[in-house]
Amino acid sequence: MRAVEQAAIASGRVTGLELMERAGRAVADVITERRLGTSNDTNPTARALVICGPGNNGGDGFVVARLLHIRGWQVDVFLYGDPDTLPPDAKVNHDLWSVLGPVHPLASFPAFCEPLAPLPFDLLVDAAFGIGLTRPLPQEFRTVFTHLSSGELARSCVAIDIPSGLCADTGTVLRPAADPAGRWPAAEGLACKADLTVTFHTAKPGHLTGDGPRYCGTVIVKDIGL
Ligand SMILES: NC(=O)C1=CN([C@@H]2O[C@H](COP(=O)(O)OP(=O)(O)OC[C@H]3O[C@@H](n4cnc5c(N)ncnc54)[C@H](O)[C@@H]3O)[C@@H](O)[C@H]2O)[C@@H](O)CC1
Ligand SMILES: [K+]
Repeated sequence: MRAVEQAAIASGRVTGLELMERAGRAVADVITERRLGTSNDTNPTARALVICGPGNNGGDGFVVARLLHIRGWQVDVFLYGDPDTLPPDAKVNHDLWSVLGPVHPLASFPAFCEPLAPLPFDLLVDAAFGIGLTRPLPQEFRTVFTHLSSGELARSCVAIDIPSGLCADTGTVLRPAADPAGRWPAAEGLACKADLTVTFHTAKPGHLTGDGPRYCGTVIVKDIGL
């Protein structure tokens, strides 16, 4: 996937930023098409919680946040990592989002959620990690994904590219050294359990094998012109 992306960029046909915009728009379009935010009389404005990671998957998340905001959603964005160390394309989209709303540090998530009623969000957008995940999720994400899997945070969850915590090559959940035998229950939030995964260009092995099907939910492959 990286080789395909790099070749398209190297050919001058497309920039990384354009690919990111297309990826984010593809996710936002699926959310709109499937009406994943049930805004009705009791819930006039659909609410989305976007969790961004330190790489370009996070960059996709900032694009989705901006597009949902423009489409009338109320969007709360959290970031794990320092904005200044985001890759360039992700930083551009971080800055574009920042004109529309705050970027909360992920560490502040528990305090942010404390006073909220149960099920405060229609949708959680998982933009933590994509194909760049190299080790088990840090605790901050496990807190969010444990809340999510207990059904008290959001009506549904869309994962960008691959549910975070899952290895895109093998479909296995990356487990901390403390749990080599994989005894910890899924509810430990070791990976995001999504209802829908929107991936780009082609499905990855991790969507189809191992824990993949259980964590991905419905997998939608979107063309981003690669
Ligand atoms: N031009 C491109 O390369 C495009 C990339 N796209 C998106 O970019 C993603 C790949 O982006 P990246 O290569 O930046 O990878 P990721 O965004 O998956 O994350 C990689 C970053 O997370 C860090 N990291 C990995 N595992 C970690 C862990 N357990 N705890 C803490 N930090 C960890 C890495 O050091 C790296 O900084 C794809 O999945 C896709 O969503 C799309 O926007 C399409 C265009
Ligand atoms: K993800």
